[in-house]
Amino acid sequence: MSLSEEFAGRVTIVDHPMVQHKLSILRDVNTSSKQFRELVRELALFEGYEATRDLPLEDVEVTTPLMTTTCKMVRGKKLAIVPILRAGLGMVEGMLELMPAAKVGHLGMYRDESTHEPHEYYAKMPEDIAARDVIVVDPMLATGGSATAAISYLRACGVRNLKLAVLVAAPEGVRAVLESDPDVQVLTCAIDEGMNEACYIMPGLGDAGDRIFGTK
Ligand SMILES: O=P(O)(O)OC[C@H]1O[C@H](OP(=O)(O)OP(=O)(O)O)[C@H](O)[C@@H]1O
Ligand SMILES: O=c1cc[nH]c(=O)[nH]1
Ligand SMILES: [Mg+2]
Repeated sequence: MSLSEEFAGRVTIVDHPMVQHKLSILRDVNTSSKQFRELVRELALFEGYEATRDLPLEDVEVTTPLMTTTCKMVRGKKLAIVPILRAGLGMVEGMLELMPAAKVGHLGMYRDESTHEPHEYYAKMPEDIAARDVIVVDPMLATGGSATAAISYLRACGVRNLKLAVLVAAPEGVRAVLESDPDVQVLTCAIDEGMNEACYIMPGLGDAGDRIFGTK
């Protein structure tokens, strides 16, 4: 049984042909930091489109040049984007293009190189985070340690409606996140084969933070 079937309704694979095309360029070791950043921004926009598919609509009266009619508009939902630093920062701009009124909370976390455990080093949320629907963004979901810690942090802040949007996931990470929280939904462009001994996603795309910021 696939993860999507096992956790029915809680895993979305965003596999539009344009997404698959862009993801393949993103994976390529020869893709420059500049192009990598552009692709992460574009893929975040596509994922934001899917993540907001269930936003409630309301009827509004609109006068066209010909007549007045009833149309639909998004009902003032309060949203927040929460990137897991550093790599998650690369997805913020694309999400904000789609949701310009969303607020942004920052959660700083790095994975210890030997234990692979996440360490939190920064947190700054909008004051009204508990009243917002939150989309946590991070390009990579490997062991799931960082995302699970981010989700627990946001639950402790009182957040109810929570989604996690990643670009590439290991099956182990998807399972860890979904088992750690009964309600969170996960969106990913791909679920890869697994992880290597250093807990890097295989085939993956390498270290997303280093590729976005050119630090290696
Ligand atoms: O699922 P996990 O096993 O926790 O791994 C995924 C995490 O690792 C990466 O961050 P990293 O620690 O490299 O920090 P960075 O963004 O500063 O590069 C990635 O951006 C995720 O946050
Ligand atoms: O493959 C991986 C795993 C964790 N973090 C990354 O940036 N890439
Ligand atoms: Mg990194």
